[in-house]
Amino acid sequence: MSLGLPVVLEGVRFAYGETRMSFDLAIAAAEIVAIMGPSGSGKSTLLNLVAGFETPAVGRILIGDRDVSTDPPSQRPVSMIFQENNLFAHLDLFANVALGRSPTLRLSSDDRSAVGEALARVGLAGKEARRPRELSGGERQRAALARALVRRRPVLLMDEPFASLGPGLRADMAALVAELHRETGMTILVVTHSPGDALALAPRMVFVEAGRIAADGLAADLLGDAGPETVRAYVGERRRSR
Ligand SMILES: Nc1ncnc2c1ncn2[C@@H]1O[C@H](COP(=O)(O)OP(=O)(O)OP(=O)(O)O)[C@@H](O)[C@H]1O
Repeated sequence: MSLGLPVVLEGVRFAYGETRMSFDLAIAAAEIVAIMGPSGSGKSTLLNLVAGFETPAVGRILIGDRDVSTDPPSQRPVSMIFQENNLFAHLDLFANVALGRSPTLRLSSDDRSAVGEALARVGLAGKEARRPRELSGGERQRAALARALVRRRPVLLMDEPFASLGPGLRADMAALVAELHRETGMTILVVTHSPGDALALAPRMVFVEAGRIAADGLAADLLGDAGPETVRAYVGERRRSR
């Protein structure tokens, strides 16, 4: 099954005041790409432009063959998962996932079975009645994944989805995302600060620096000893700061 659509940023320019960004990027249908780069370099802005939370001043964003540059987020074929706060505190797990299916929670029996299947797929069967506060951080991120699965949108954007998890859980989540990618064929962009996550998730890595794409290639190459100086400096800095 291949759900994914290509994502293209063509001559996109965007600024927050004096902070200028400029992105040219082509991602193939059903590709998974890790996005890395220093804090404040523009990684979240890149995802927000694709999701429609920000609009380019210049340039175009295409998803499939459609120019979505000025479409509101709800009209784009995209789901987004954030570092945290993906769930509504007052709703139980089942309802939180079901929102991906129906914003009014009027659910058909097909909707209910899709929610049940997605919960089982991410390892949360049996926890349907729990509120988010009764789930662990890793379980909450699995719930956010389940909601993205039932939405069946062709493009999944993940903004540091593992950042609040410990090392064991991060590895489990990265493996789950890689498996779901293989199963669904969604096009997935994942922002991460961890070279380990990037290598586990995606053959391809895009390195964002000072509002532009400074390197784009195989994660193993870019993160290796012969990788670009800018990536090596960033990875070295991260190691020293921990
Ligand atoms: N809503 C905003 N208003 C003004 N400036 C912003 C806004 N959001 C981000 N910025 C600025 O734009 C730049 C890029 O921010 P962005 O959040 O995209 O970086 P990032 O690479 O995702 O950083 P981090 O790794 O710290 O999350 C930064 O200089 C940031 O201060």
